Amino acid sequence: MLARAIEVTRRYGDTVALDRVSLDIAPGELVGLLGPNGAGKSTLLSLLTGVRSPSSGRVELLGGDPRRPAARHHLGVTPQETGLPASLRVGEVVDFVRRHYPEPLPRDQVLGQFGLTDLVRRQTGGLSGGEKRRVAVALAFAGRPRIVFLDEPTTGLDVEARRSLWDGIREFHAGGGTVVLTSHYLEEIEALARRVVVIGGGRVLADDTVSAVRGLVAVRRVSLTSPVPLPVLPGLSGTDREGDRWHLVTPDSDRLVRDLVAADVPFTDLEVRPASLEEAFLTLTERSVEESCLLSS
Ligand SMILES: Nc1ncnc2c1ncn2[C@@H]1O[C@H](COP(=O)(O)OP(=O)(O)OP(=O)(O)O)[C@@H](O)[C@H]1O
Repeated sequence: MLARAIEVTRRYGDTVALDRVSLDIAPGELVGLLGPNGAGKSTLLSLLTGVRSPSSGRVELLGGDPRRPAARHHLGVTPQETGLPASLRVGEVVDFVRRHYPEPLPRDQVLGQFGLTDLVRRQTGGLSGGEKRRVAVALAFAGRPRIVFLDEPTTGLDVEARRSLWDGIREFHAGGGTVVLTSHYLEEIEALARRVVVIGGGRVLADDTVSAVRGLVAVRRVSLTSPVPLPVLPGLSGTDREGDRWHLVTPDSDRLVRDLVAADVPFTDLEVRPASLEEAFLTLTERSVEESCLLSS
């Protein structure tokens, strides 16, 4: 394994950011970490890259402590927020990072792979936000790493810039490189990765192929107004109520509506729409809490 988290817990004061998380990353994998705000994704990356230490459990990078220089020579990272020295030119920043590594990529290759060749002489202080982000991501690849961790690499980028970054990441992966990236968007992970690890509330909620996870989160929200309490309905993965208004989350909205009619439930203002990823995550989180309650009872 190139990277491992073994029963890792990380606390910040009273906050449990990660709760006994285990994860193995094999050589050549491209893995997406998907989860809502505050799920623990950045914390997991900071542990795997040796920026922080776990409160308990163990983390390994290339078979040992991630803080060893021998491991770090093979590591590339783009954190969620980065700063670039404003007065340096893009080419100079790339060279500055390259010089920290024993066998870096040629400067032109780093720039070409991420569509930055035209920016080589520009001072980073004058770049747009999207251009800065592309430079920050490209820098993770400058040292010819074996494994790269990218925290929300394309946030704030327009469609074209996002695609150009995806191409650079794909090229690295096609050459045998290993990538772990975080995202709020299943679409982004789908475009790049086969394996997706869903994190919520500091736990791993699912670790599967993108299509299997799409099935888990492809739920619909059926809303209706009913003056009477609803009967027990099969196949519901979540229920929420505001006065007479009911919001039901289900993978099969057609069946739910048929069941409501068959049960003769009086309702008005029926509305069916795809659930947002946040709602789907909530459903997954609630399900995992219910399951752990069931297991512990
Ligand atoms: N330095 C810190 N001090 C205190 N609490 C922290 C710190 N860093 C993270 N947390 C908390 O730990 C939890 C997990 O945060 P983390 O940044 O790992 O989540 P995330 O999944 O990366 O979220 P996002 O998608 O918003 O970046 C959150 O409740 C957050 O407030």
